[in-house]
Amino acid sequence: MSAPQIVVHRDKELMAEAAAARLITKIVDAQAARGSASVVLTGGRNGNGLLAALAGAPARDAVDWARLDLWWGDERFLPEGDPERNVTQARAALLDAVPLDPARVHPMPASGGVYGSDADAAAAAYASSLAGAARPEDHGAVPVFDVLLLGVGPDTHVASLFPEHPGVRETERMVVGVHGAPKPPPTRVSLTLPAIRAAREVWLLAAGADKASAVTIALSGAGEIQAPAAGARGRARTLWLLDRAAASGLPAQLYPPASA
Ligand SMILES: O=C(O)[C@H](O)[C@@H](O)[C@H](O)[C@H](O)COP(=O)(O)O
Repeated sequence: MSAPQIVVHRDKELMAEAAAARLITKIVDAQAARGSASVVLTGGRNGNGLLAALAGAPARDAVDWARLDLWWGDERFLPEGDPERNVTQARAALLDAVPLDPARVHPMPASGGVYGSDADAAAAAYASSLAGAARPEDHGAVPVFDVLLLGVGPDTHVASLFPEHPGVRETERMVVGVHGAPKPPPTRVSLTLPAIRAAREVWLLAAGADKASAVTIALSGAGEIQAPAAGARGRARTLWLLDRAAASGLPAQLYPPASA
């Protein structure tokens, strides 16, 4: 697993713009190298902020949107179309504005659909979708994602893996149902740390002073059960994209000077 790299940006707007530019480049490179790219999206303000910045990026259409596979790291287990669902917010921020191949966009199941109110069944179905998309060269139960995006909660949660909760302790399954989540809504579906760690690159996004302690804890050697963000590592790269406020608790020698 790769040691975390840290990049600090002047503010959250610049962080979103820079992360969007970085993601465009990563997707374009992956498509040039392998003919397609695979990205896992995250919910929350920073995740959606990145998507909105991407929607407005001049280089946006350097991406071949029809050859991009989109998955989700977690989802709020709510009815289809609920404004609180991560996919609903992602569509509004970017997805509805670009010519994706709908067959390559993989939202997590909604409640009230074929799985009713059974988040565990929905999780198992998503795990099957991931397994079905994994190629022999991926050597695992999920495709090797080029970039897996994660927001970071003030309690160091990532996706819907919360400190000391069952989901963060999962070592076998790739996707779990989450019950009693501290962040509403209480019922969710989430990738587990083994699934997250299958990604080539994991990018963690955190902006704002309310994230400073979570960032410091996660980057100071805390265990992944107490600090799930600490366990979010990519096979080739782990990148923390921060603004100055979120980085304010880190020893200055831990990261290069903030970008302009
Ligand atoms: O479903 C969710 O709520 C997100 O996936 C969650 O993991 C989010 O990324 C963090 O809570 C950070 O959210 P903010 O970026 O809004 O602080």
